[in-house]
Amino acid sequence: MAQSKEQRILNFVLQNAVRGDPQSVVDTIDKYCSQKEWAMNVGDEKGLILDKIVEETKPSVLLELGTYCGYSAVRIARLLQPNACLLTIEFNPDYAAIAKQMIEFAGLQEKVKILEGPSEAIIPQLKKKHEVDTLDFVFLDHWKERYKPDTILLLECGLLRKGSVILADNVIVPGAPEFIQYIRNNKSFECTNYLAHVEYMKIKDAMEKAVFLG
Ligand SMILES: O=C(NC/C=C/[C@H]1O[C@@H](n2cnc3c(NCCO)ncnc32)[C@H](O)[C@@H]1O)c1cc(-c2ccc(F)cc2)cc(O)c1O
Ligand SMILES: [Mg+2]
Repeated sequence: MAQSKEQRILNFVLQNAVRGDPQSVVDTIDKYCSQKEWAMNVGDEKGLILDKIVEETKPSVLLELGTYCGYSAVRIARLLQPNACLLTIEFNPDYAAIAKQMIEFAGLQEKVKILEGPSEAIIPQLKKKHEVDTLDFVFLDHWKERYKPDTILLLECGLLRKGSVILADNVIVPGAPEFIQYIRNNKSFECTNYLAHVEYMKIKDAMEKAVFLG
């Protein structure tokens, strides 16, 4: 059976990165995807914005929607305190399997838990089944038309508290217009836009940070 692009990215990491070194995993994926095959990782430029916001938030309980190959899960988890935990939801089993290997190779399996399934089914289970109280940080990077409904679902499930940070990728390309319209007109959120470019490209993109005011 022909290999998938995602399998090729994982193999390149297994053969070229340093086991247990998350930075080398991040750098190796960026090298492969900028030189050989483009892939929808948040990438190095937007990744630095993600790093800065994670570091200033100092989160203990984090949620990511859209694991894909695990690039941003490794990128985020490499910055977390010892007892912090990133839950990342992915509904494509092939991608989840690749991300699991990527995260284990980086040595971050103690800090990252991949939850396999659709976000709309898993989010309502986070409190009871996954012992979450509230989320300190949420990274949105799955289907762009799901950003708004899943944010509303997080609110409905009581998963946000005063100061919870939501960071959304791709609010220019591919774009998430319904989410942007909703979040910027909702007085319970304080929004900030971070201009950048689509990963590994010269096309303009941006990330949006929304802090829940309670
Ligand atoms: O489309 C983009 N991302 C989508 C990510 C999807 C991942 O998330 C998973 N996923 C989706 N919905 C759900 C779900 N729940 C919702 C459905 O039930 N629950 C769980 N997992 C879900 C998928 O299985 C994938 O693993 C993108 C495009 C460009 C781009 C830029 C320029 C171009 F020219 C082309 C493309 C750049 C980017 O940074 C991008 O993130
Ligand atoms: Mg993205």
